Amino acid sequence: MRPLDISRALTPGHPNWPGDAPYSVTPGARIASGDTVNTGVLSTSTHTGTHVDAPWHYDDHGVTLDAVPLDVYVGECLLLDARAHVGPDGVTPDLLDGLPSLPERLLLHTGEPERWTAFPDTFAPLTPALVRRAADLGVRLVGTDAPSVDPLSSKTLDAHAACRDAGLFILEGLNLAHAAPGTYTLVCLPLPLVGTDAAPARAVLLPAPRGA
Ligand SMILES: N[C@@H](CC(=O)c1ccccc1NC=O)C(=O)O
Ligand SMILES: [Zn+2]
Ligand SMILES: [Zn+2]
Repeated sequence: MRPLDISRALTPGHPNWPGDAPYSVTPGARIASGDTVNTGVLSTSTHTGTHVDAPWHYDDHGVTLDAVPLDVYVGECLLLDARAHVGPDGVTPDLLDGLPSLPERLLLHTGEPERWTAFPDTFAPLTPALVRRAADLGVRLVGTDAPSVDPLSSKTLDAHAACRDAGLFILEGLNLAHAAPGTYTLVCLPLPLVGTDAAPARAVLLPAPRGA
């Protein structure tokens, strides 16, 4: 079965966190200019589009991306539609009512569109209570289609801190517009950037193995 791409396509001018470094690929070599090959020169914030946060992004004592094991990002996951569980402070823990346990990876569809024409400053963040409930049920990675697990205006980053305290890793900026709720195998591979706070990632969903 064809993998379902749940990454955001990156094009010049991709909307980034306000004030953050823009994404661009400028021409390097060009065959048309007499070079042997075409190449590009990439420049971007580490938080562009679909990306993972390493703990060091929100905690000076946290590990950088190279120290996060890849198995965090690859394996069984549950995708839930959270749109009916968004309160004034974000996705609320009642989303998980009646679920006795969860796989290690939980993806939340909050309703962001497939493409952002401007940075979505009114996205649905996650409440710290939801983060704690997910961790209690066995989750190690929480993913969202919103650009951050905390509100744009937050200075205290309470949901990031709740993830740190509960040992949860973070995947942000997914494209879940075409993904149906259910159980899948997540394959999410961040760029292998050493010593960084975050990295863009390609994320796909595969059918869950039979019997899962
Ligand atoms: N927490 C957000 C990013 C974030 O907060 C941010 C990203 C780039 C530049 C500034 C940021 N926050 C400033 O308060 C995230 O993890 O994507
Ligand atoms: Zn981020
Ligand atoms: Zn974040």
